[in-house]
Amino acid sequence: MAPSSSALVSFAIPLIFGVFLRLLFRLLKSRQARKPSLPYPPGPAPKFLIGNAFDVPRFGAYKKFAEWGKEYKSGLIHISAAGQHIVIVNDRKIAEELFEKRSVLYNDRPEFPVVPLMGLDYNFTFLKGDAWLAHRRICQKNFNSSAAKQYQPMQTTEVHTFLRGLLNSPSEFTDHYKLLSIALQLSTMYGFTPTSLDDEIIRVADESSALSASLLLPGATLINIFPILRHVPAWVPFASGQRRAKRCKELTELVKALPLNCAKKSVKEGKASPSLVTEYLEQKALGISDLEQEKIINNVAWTVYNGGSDTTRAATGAFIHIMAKHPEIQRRAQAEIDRIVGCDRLPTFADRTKLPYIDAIYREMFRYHPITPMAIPHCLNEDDVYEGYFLPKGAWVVPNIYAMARDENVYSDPSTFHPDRFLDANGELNDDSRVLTYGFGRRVCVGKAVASASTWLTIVSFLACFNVGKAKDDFGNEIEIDDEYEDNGAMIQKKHFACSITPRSEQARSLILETEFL
Ligand code: HEM
Repeated sequence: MAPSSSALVSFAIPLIFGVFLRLLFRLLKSRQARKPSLPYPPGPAPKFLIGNAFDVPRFGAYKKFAEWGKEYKSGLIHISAAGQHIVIVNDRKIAEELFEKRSVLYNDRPEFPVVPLMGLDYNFTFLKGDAWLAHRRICQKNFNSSAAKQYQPMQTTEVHTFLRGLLNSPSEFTDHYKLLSIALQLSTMYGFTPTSLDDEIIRVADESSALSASLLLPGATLINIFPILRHVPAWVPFASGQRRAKRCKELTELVKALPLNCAKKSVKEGKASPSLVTEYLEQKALGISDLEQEKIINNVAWTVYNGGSDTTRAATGAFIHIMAKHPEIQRRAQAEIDRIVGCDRLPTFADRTKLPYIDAIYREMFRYHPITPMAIPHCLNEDDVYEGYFLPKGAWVVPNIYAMARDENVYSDPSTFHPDRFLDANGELNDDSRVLTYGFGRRVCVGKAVASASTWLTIVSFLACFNVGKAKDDFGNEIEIDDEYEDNGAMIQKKHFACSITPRSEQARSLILETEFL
């Protein structure tokens, strides 16, 4: 039954009044309840009631934050939005001091009131306290640098499938690397390998993650600013956030069940490939399990699928784009691979330590193009003071990785792609091994060893087998390579672009084809 208009009016008036009161309350609370004797870090002056909400661009905010860093000559910037304090860290040393040396204060996450409505409570990126710790422990056990080696056979298989895809239909390279990034997570977490992007799991997950991104962007829904709005039912005409959240919840539940059911079926039939979930299910069949652990394993597996696939996809897209624009760097990398690996086999993980230039490309790629330019915001759980500036409890603290990676005091000529900056005078890797784009402190990417291995293998295998460069139009003219990236507020993805991907040699072609029978 459709709600009547008088019912809507009687519902809307108290609601608007409630929102107004809440805004006023937050403002008064932030102004009066805490009158710090020390100043906040510098930043643009906040406007009455709304603060700096309209000073921050919806996309590319990290560039604006870096500009403010220069304008106010400070590694720390303070802004506010409707009473919410936000501290931006533009400087790597300050980030290491706050997120790492004072990690106990900085390991929380901000609360997004829309998250439970979206059914994303399972995503442990948003968890806090003991629940977060329990999930993080399972991850550390399974994804630390030595445990990450267990995934190498699956990573090798998926990267080889990617090479074959490129060989068969190089112009569809964006689809191939999307499938690679999803297959890497599904195979390592569930022992399940999708063979095409039409797979139901991928279709549902795509719809669900597009909806999630649209609800989690700053300013995307008022529910995040005024939690009282979460009580508004989805049928209210202006409650589009509630409707999107409800749809997201339905999709989330479906998409969580799909790969889990595949894993259960494969275990039951005795055909399971090793993975986090199938190994757990096998233990469960032997009676070695408990319900709490089962819940955590399922949450971790799905969080990894969500978090790991988009990031891996963004990394591969950025790599192909950067290589297409730097043929001289490709040639030098290929010379290193030919010298160390030779031309009669494909590279393996065992070659990594002997190929410093490839690792320099890996490090420089994430410096030049940090795909998660602001990581995920942390939240301060106690008042703190840094060099005379007051940082209030509850503030969102955002590491601006882009600003750190482009800091000319640390990296000379930072807007040039220059892998040599990570090599010493002997051509060996220097000690600047920190990949900033994995974030900081106790919330640092817990899958970074797994991500590093799959990204490295993708880079080295691609360079061993293919050249990438400008494509030609129908008249034989070269098409310029565009620099258009899509920014969803949390991550930057390369948009599809025209380029030519060709096998380096007949031998490379044969090596790729042989992988089907390995
Ligand atoms: C190139 C690929 C990847 C990048 C750039 C990346 C980056 C990040 C970043 C920036 C964070 C937040 C760090 C912070 O809050 O300071 C994060 C968190 C996380 N990452 Fe990754 N990630 C990648 C791949 C992966 C993979 C493959 C996995 C799993 C195997 C994974 C699992 C996670 C999890 C579970 C968290 C949440 C940690 C927590 O909140 O405690 N990531 N990642």
